[in-house]
Amino acid sequence: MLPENSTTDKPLNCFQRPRRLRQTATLRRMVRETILSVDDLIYPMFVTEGEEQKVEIASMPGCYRYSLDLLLKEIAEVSRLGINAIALFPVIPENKKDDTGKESYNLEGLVQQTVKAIKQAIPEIVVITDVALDPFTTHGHDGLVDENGTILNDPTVEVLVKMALSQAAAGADFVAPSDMMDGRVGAIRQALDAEGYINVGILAYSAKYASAYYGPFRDALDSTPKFGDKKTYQMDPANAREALKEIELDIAEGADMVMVKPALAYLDIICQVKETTNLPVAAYNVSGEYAMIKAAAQMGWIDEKQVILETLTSMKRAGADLILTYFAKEVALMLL
Ligand SMILES: NCc1[nH]cc(CCC(=O)O)c1CC(=O)O
Ligand SMILES: [Mg+2]
Repeated sequence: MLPENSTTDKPLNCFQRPRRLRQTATLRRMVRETILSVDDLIYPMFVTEGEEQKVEIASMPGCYRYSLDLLLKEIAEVSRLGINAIALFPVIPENKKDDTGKESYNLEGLVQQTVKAIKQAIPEIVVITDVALDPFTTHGHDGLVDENGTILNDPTVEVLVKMALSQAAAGADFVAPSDMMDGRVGAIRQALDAEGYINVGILAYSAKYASAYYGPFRDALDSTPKFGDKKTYQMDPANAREALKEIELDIAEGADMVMVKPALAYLDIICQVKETTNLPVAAYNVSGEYAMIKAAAQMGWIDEKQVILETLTSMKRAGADLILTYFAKEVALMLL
C-alpha cells in the first residue's frame, strides 16, 4: 500500500538503480560473484580404534568418531557425494599417549593404518593428514615440553618430520602441519624430498590463531592442554601483519597451500592472505564455528541451511579457495 500523497508518477532522478539486477532469481544468478561448490570442500573426520564404533561428539552434533570399518563406509559415501578430500584426525587412547608423542610416528599406528586402508579402498579421495603432537601427548600440547613447561621448537620439529614421513609412507597425499612450530614446513619438505616423496604435498596451517573456537575439537580428541595455553606458538588474534609474515615464511619453506584458521572471525586475514599469494588459500571453519550454528539451529533460532551456506560463502568471498568444514557432507547434499 502506498501512503497517501505519494507521488510515484514523478520518479526519483536516479539513473543507477542497483535493484534492477535483483529483480528475478535468474538475474541474481547471472550477476552472482561467488559460487560455493562441493569442489571447495575438505571434510575433517575423526578416526578411533576398534570396530563398529560411531560415537557422536557431544559438542559437535552430527560429527562422529568412527572406527576404521565404519569410516571407510562413510568416506565411500562422502566421495560419492562429490567431496574430493578429507582431513584425518585420530582419537588416541590415553594408554598410547606419553610426553614425547612417539605413537605419532608408529608405522602401524592408527593414522598410518587408516590412511593405508583408505587409499586401498577409495584411492580417488585425497587424504590429508594432520602433523601435530597434541593427539598423542599426555599434556595435550603440540610440542615437546621441558621441565619449566616451555614448548620446545626444534626438538618438536624433529618429531614432526618423523610423523610426516610415516604418513607419507602410509600413502597420505598431503601432510598438514597444524602445530605452529617455526621451520617445520621446510624441515618436512626437505625430509619428504630426501626420502623420495616428492609428490606428497604440504598444506600448511600457516596463520593459526590461539583461538577459543577450538574447544569442541579438543573435546572430540580429549586433547585439551593439561596446563597453560597455546599462546607461545599459536598466534595472537589481534595480529594481522604477523599472519602475512607466517604465510610468507611457509611459502618460502615449500608449502603447496596455505591456511588461515579459524575462518569466520578471521575473514579479513583470509582476504589479505589471498592478495599476497598465488598459492591456493584454505580456510578452516573450525569446531566452535560449527557448534555455534548447530546450537542456535537446535534452539530453533536460525534457519540452519541458509546460515551454513551464507557462512561458507562469506569465506569464499573473502578469498578462500578451499574450506575445511564439518558441514561438508551436509553442504554436498544441499548442492546436489
Ligand atoms: N593441532 C591441533 C589442532 N588441529 C586442528 C585443531 C582445531 C580444529 C577445530 O577446532 O575444528 C586443533 C586444535 C588446537 O590447536 O588446539
Ligand atoms: Mg610459522
